[in-house]
Amino acid sequence: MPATIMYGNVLANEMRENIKEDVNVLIDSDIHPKLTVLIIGENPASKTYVRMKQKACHKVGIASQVIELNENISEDELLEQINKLNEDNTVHGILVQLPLPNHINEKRVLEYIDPVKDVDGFHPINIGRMQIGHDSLVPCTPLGIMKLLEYYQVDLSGKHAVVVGRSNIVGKPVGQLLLNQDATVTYCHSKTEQLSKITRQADLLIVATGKAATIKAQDVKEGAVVIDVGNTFLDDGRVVGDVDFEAVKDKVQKITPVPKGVGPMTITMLLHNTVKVAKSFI
Ligand SMILES: Nc1nc(=O)c2c([nH]1)NC[C@@H]1CN(c3ccc(C(=O)N[C@@H](CCC(=O)O)C(=O)O)cc3)C=[N+]21
Repeated sequence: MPATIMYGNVLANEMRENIKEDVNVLIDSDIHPKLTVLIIGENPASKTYVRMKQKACHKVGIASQVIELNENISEDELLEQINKLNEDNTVHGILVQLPLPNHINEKRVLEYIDPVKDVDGFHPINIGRMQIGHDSLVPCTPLGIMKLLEYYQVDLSGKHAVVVGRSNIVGKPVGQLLLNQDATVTYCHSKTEQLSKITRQADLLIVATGKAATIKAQDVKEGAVVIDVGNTFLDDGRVVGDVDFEAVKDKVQKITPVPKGVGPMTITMLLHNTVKVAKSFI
């Protein structure tokens, strides 16, 4: 049986239709959902992602504002910008595009965003709520992965999910969400010994290392489900994931492609979170 390719853009388009309807209902009650993105410096990948977010907002009728700040902005000036947005009742979602320049303390910035408007779900309050299974704003990539797994009817209960990568924005929270759905979760990372031995035990393998070709055919179990979170831009303009897709796809049951896999779901969950905040303003 050839593998099912889990196209994120298919589900993303479907969900964006529903989000659009929700936006229209909000607009009828005089609430126009608005996302403000702060981008600091000149990282080309960041600029591409922010443009994609803006376009996605526009398509569903969410107002989007991008504030471009100079690379050399001080941390205090950035916090002052965030403070203004925290207090602005017309702004529902605040997103500070990562990575930040080295002189800025990322933890301090992320904790400064009002947790109610934290559409990235990176504030410790939201992370804590998610961990104990309370309603919260959930980080977009992990939430998008969970929606994809549900849509493609991947069983989680009692299954061995192996997460490769332990970032605060993907690896850690996705493992937490999988645990909340009764998966047995193993975290692997750059210091893990005998990585392949562990990944080969995975019923569900989530790869979020940011390194192309981390996972090859010999690293996966026959019939596994593989989610590739990678998004590396190559010099020739192509985007590739962390998994050697061509080799792995012949061995697995289901796999996400890159592009058109997890990426479009991430952006859709950003729209979803922005609307969720706007609804709470009613
Ligand atoms: N505060 C913050 N929140 C983020 O959510 C955030 C961030 N910072 N910094 C960077 C990462 C990366 N990220 C992606 C979003 C969409 C695609 C995506 O849609 N990619 C396309 C391919 C790229 C293309 O078509 O150019 C795809 O997979 O089909 C990828 C990566 C969000 N991030």
